[in-house]
Amino acid sequence: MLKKRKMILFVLLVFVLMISISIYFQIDNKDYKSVSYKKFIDYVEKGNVETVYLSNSSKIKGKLIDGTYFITDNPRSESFKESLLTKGINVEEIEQNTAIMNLLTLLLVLVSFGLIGYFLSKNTDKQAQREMAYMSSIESDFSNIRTITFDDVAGNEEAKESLRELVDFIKNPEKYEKYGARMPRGVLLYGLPGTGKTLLAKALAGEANVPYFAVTGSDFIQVYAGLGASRIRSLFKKARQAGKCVIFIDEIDALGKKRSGNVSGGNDESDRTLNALLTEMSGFKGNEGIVVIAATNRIDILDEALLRPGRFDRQIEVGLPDVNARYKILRLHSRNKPLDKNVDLKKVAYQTVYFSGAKLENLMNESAMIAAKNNQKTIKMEHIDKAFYTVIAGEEKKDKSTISLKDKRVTAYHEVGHALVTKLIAPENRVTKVTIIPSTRGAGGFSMNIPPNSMYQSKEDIIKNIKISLGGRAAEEIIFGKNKVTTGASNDLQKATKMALLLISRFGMEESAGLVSYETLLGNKLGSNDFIIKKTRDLLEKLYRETLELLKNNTELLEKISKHLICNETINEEELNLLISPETLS
Ligand SMILES: Nc1ncnc2c1ncn2[C@@H]1O[C@H](COP(=O)(O)OP(=O)(O)OP(=O)(O)O)[C@@H](O)[C@H]1O
Ligand SMILES: [Zn+2]
Repeated sequence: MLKKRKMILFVLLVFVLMISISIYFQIDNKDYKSVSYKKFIDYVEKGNVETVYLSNSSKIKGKLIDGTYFITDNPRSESFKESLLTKGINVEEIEQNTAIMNLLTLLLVLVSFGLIGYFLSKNTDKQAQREMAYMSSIESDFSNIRTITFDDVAGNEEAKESLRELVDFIKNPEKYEKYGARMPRGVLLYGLPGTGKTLLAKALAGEANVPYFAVTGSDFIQVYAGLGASRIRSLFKKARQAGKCVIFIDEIDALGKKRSGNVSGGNDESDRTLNALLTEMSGFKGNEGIVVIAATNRIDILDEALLRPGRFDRQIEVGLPDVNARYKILRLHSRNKPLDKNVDLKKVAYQTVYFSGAKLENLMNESAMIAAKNNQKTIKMEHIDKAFYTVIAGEEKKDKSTISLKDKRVTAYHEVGHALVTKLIAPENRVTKVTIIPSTRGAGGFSMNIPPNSMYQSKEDIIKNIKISLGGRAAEEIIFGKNKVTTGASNDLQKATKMALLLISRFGMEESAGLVSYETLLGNKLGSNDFIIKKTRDLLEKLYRETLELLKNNTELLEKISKHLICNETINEEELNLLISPETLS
C-alpha cells in the first residue's frame, strides 16, 4: 500500500516537472526584432503598431500590425502609456506577471529535480540492501555435508573419477604441498543443461565432508556498480572462515564471456566482478583445501582468461548419459518409489535417447505423480509411458529427445563411417570414442586423436584426413542411397575443402597444379579462381570415390559396428578395436 502511494507521488512529480519545464521554455519564445527607439516612434506615427507590452524593465516589447514582434528601449516616461493609447494602440501590462511566472516555474523545476533525485537515491539504497541480503542468504549451504555423495550421481564416470582425486586434496592439502604439487584451484564442469554439474559439485563437498558455498553467475549481472566484486570478495572471505570447502559458481559464462574484440562492447560491471574472482583465486595459498568449481553450458563463449593455468585449468565435460548410464540414473531415482514388477527400466532407458539426468529424474517423478493421482499401489509401465509424453510435450521440435530412430540410425552410420575409415587407412590414429550422443563440442560424436609426435604433415597425412572427413557422407550414401544423404556432413565438407585447398594452393602437393603457391599469387581471390576451384573439386571427387570404394569393401564391418552403436549409443576405444580386430574381419 505504502509502496503504491509512493509510486503515484513519484509519477505526479515527474508530470509536474515536465509541465513546468515546457511552460518555462514556452514563455517568450517568440522571435523579437530589435528596433531603435527612433524607429519605434516612426512605427507609432505611421500607425504600424498594434500592441505594446509595458514593463518596468529597460526594454519593452510589442507587436506590429503585420504580425512581427519587436523589442526596443523603454522610455519610462509617465505619459508614454497615454500617448500610445491616444494613438489607438493596445497597451498590455504583463511584465510583472511574466517575471513572477518565470521565477515560479524555475523554482518548481528545481524542487522537482531535487525530490526525484531523493526518491531515486532512496530506492537505490533499498535495492542494494535487498540484494546484499539475498546474497548472504544464498552463499552458504552447510546442510549438504555428507548428504550427497558420488553414489547419488549415476553415470558420468570420467567426471566422477576426475573429481575423486580432489577429495583427497581437500582432505589433506598438506600432503600435496610437501611434494610441491600445485593442485588445481579451479575446476570447470561443462555440458548440456541438467546433466548433473551441480550435483557433482555437491557430491564433491559431500565426499570431502566440507561445507558447500554456491552462487550463480547471472545473479551478478543486475547488481549495482561495484557490488558484484564486493560480493565475490565476501563470498571468498566467508569460505576462508569456514576453512576447507567447495565453492560452486553456476553459469560462470554470465561473468566471464569472451570480450568481443572491441573494448567498448564489454560490460564493465561483469569485468570488474570477473577480475575480483580471478584475484581471489590467485590469492589462494594452495594448502587451504578450498576448491572452486564452476559450471557452464557454453564453454565456447568463455573468456580465455578464465581457463589459464592457476584458474579453471582443469576442465571436465559432463555429457548426456548413454543407454547404460540412463538405466543407472533411472534406477537411482526409483529407489524410493514403489515400482511395479512389470516395469522394465532397461526398456525405458532405451526409449529415452538424448534425455539428460534431470529429465530422467523428471520422468520418474511424473510417473509417481500419475500413479498417486490414480490411487495405484505401484508405479506401472503405463504410468511411465504417460509421463514420457508429459515430459517431452511442449518441448521444441529440435530438442534431441524427440529425434526418431531413423535419425539415430543415420547418425550411427555416419559416425562409424568416420571411425572405420580412420581405422582402415590410418590405424596409428587413436579413435577414443564413437557416440551418437551429442555433446557441447558439437553434434557429431566421433573423437580422434592424431598422433602428435611429428612436426610436419605429409601429403599422405593430409589425404588421409580428407578421406576421414568424407567417411561420414560415404557411409550414408552406401547404406541409405545417393538421394538419402543428409545435411549432417556439412561440417565435414567444410573441413575437407579447406584441407584440399591448402594442399593445392599452399603446399604445392598436387602435381597437376605444380609448386606454385597460388595463395601468394591470388591472395583472397583464391576462392574465386576457376582453375583452383576445378583442381580442388577434382581432388575431392577422386578422394571421395576412393573412400566410397574402401567402405564398400568393408560394408559388413560398417554394418556390424553401426548396429552395435545403435544399441549402445557409445563405443569406447577398446570395444571399437575389438570389433575391428583381424579375427572379426575374417
Ligand atoms: N548423473 C546423474 N545422476 C543422477 N541424477 C542426476 C544426474 N544428472 C542429473 N540428475 C538429476 O537432475 C537434477 C538436476 O541436475 P543438476 O542441477 O545437477 O544439472 P546441471 O548440469 O547443474 O544443470 P544446469 O546446467 O541446468 O545447471 C539433479 O538434482 C538430479 O536429480
Ligand atoms: Zn561427420
